[in-house]
Amino acid sequence: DIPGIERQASIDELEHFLVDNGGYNSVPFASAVSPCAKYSGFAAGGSNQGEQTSAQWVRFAFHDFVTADLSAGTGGLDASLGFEGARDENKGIFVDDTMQFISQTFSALLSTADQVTLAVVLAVAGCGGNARAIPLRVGRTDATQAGPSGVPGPFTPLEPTLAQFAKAGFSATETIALVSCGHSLGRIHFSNFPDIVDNSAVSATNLNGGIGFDSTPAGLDPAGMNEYLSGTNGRGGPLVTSPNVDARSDFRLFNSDGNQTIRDLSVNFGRTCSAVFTKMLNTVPGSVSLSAPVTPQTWKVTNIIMHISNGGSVRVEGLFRYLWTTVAPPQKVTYTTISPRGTSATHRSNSVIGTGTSLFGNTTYWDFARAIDSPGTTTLSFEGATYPINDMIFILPTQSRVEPDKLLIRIKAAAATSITAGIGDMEATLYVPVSQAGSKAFKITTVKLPLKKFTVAGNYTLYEGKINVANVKNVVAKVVLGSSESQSVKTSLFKQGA
Ligand code: HEM
Repeated sequence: DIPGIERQASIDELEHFLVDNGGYNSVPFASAVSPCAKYSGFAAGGSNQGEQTSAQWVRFAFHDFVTADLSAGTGGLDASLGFEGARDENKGIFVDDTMQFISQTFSALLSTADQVTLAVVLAVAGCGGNARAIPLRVGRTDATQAGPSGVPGPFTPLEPTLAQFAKAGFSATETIALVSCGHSLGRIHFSNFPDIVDNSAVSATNLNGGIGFDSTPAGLDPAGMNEYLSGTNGRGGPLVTSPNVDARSDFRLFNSDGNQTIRDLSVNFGRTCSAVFTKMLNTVPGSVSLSAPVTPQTWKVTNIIMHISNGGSVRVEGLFRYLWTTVAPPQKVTYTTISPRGTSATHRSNSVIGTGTSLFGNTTYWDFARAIDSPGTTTLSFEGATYPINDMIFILPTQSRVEPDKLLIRIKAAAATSITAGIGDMEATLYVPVSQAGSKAFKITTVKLPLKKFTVAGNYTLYEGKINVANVKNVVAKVVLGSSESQSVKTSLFKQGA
């Protein structure tokens, strides 16, 4: 977690990235691995590169996690791999492609490591697996430098391979399962392993010379195991059949228990792969405490913002989302605001504002805007869940602005005048994603700026300030006055324009 960012905001963001896959208010993440064979990376050859983004993401998680030392509480899923792409053991463009992709959606709300776990789940879903079978949790912290080496390769003998996985918490059986689940997707490339793949694999539409581990490299399925057991098609792929016996790492593993794990897996593939993938993603440094599983929400309130009129009337605005499969959405939805004097008022949303597609069904959105009894309204209640409202201190997105060409952010915010007595400036914190040396992943830098009083509106005092930042994309802001803090707000919700 980033200090100052509420865990609930991270949970909401992950749920959003997981569920809102197309259409209104969607995130272009799942679409990068749907269909499964798609390449959404940054190599010059594009779709002719012979690469597959879903496979890159799964391989990324493996190389990142496997250097964990469970007993020391170090390593695991922490995006340290972003700094380790130049190592021989991490050959290929998958490290930079994955980090650069995630830099596009990275913000203080969701660490790169948490987004890697999302990437694996979306890859599984895009490749025919079950997106619900791998529960996602937030809370991973990103490494700030490279970690130890130790990723086993095709030429690593069986014992040290099993020892490395054991250090990361995996039994021999789990290791065999994890490797064969992983190698159900993607390819081994001439560009990375010319000792194992012949250059005849290279063509104008396969620039890196990729050869599938099985006959369905774009399907998370037991085909490879069946081909291995029955000696058909590629017989389990180059890491089983390489003429160079030393390169047969998959064969050594699969055969190490007389093929028992592979036989079991060919029957119980989906369930077993989900279990070992889940274990891989939740292997984290000892200092990390993960959230409870984040599941798709049927009803949700999102993008809550506050507004104040010149006369001091406070309004809460936002979106309601309904995720549905069979029960079609109503024309409008109702919600309740709960005010200081214990009174509650029930309201209706506006009409449907947009619809979208999801791995989990369809999404329907309504917007709402409602004057609230303030200061003092504390809660918005919708479909059985409550959402906190802080009308004592809040950012004013409708009066704030991002000017991308000038790399400038202008913020206005309000505080109930009753809490301003004896306190001078308000302070804004901006959580700005910036590039970093050594990794294509971004990191957060926090920028603080004073906000000065500029007017009074009813029971509120208004503050303003502006500052230049290194990057204006995916910035999150909050404001503090004395001991009072606002909720965090994405500056993408600020009114745009000069
Ligand atoms: C002893 C363990 C392992 C060895 C020696 C090994 C080796 C390899 C090699 C040599 C490649 C080819 C990379 C390239 O040329 O681009 C590869 C690809 C891949 N590996 Fe592994 N691997 C192991 C375990 C795993 C595990 C545990 C997973 C996932 C859970 C995994 C997932 C993948 C995937 C998805 C690819 C395809 C990547 C792509 O198409 O870009 N591997 N592996």
